[in-house]
Amino acid sequence: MSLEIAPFLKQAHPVIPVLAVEHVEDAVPLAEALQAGGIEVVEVTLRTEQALAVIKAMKQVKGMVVGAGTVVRASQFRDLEDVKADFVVSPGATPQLLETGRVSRMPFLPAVATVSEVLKGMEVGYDCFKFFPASVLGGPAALKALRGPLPDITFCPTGGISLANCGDYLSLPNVACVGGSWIVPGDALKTRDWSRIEQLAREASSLRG
Ligand SMILES: O=C[C@H](O)COP(=O)(O)O
Ligand SMILES: CC(=O)C(=O)O
Repeated sequence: MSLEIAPFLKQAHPVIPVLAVEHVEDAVPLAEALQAGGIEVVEVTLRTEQALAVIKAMKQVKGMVVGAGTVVRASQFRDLEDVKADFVVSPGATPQLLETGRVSRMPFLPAVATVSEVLKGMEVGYDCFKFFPASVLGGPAALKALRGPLPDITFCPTGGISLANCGDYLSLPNVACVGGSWIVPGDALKTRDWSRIEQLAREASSLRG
């Protein structure tokens, strides 16, 4: 159960906004703007003080699937269970995170940057990984190369992805979804420009394959 991440990530749209939300009062209008633009899965990074409260608030918006990102310690899983996060994402994969994710009720997406890291995750039972930071690691060409030795593994590339290059990733058979911050730019969130965020979400939605 805890390893079945792909159905959650694909539930509404293969483009997942990666969010850093400072103010809990922005959670609901932000989720509603994304939903109006056609996106119903988000990754709320634990990079802000309010992140847990933001997850809890966004989960009140009917239809939203709300995951947590930037999970770097196994102990953070407990807080995420309390706020009923729908899934958990890490920018890396330590043995402790892999094991905690394996037994958690929340689907877990660990991140890899090398073949050896994929193999270590496979040993624990994982077959879906974040590929981070994707553009620095070689982008779509690197993912194409990984498919040779690892044909049954799927990836969620994140890092350096934009509307312009998103399609290059999503067209690959071993890419389940992509993550990115471009859909919710920091300045749009700061000025509460919900219509711009809705428009950016709509553009990303149009990429549905
Ligand atoms: O740490 C970065 C996030 O994972 C998203 O990356 P991005 O800002 O390049 O889209
Ligand atoms: C890199 C990323 O998406 C994370 O911080 O979880």
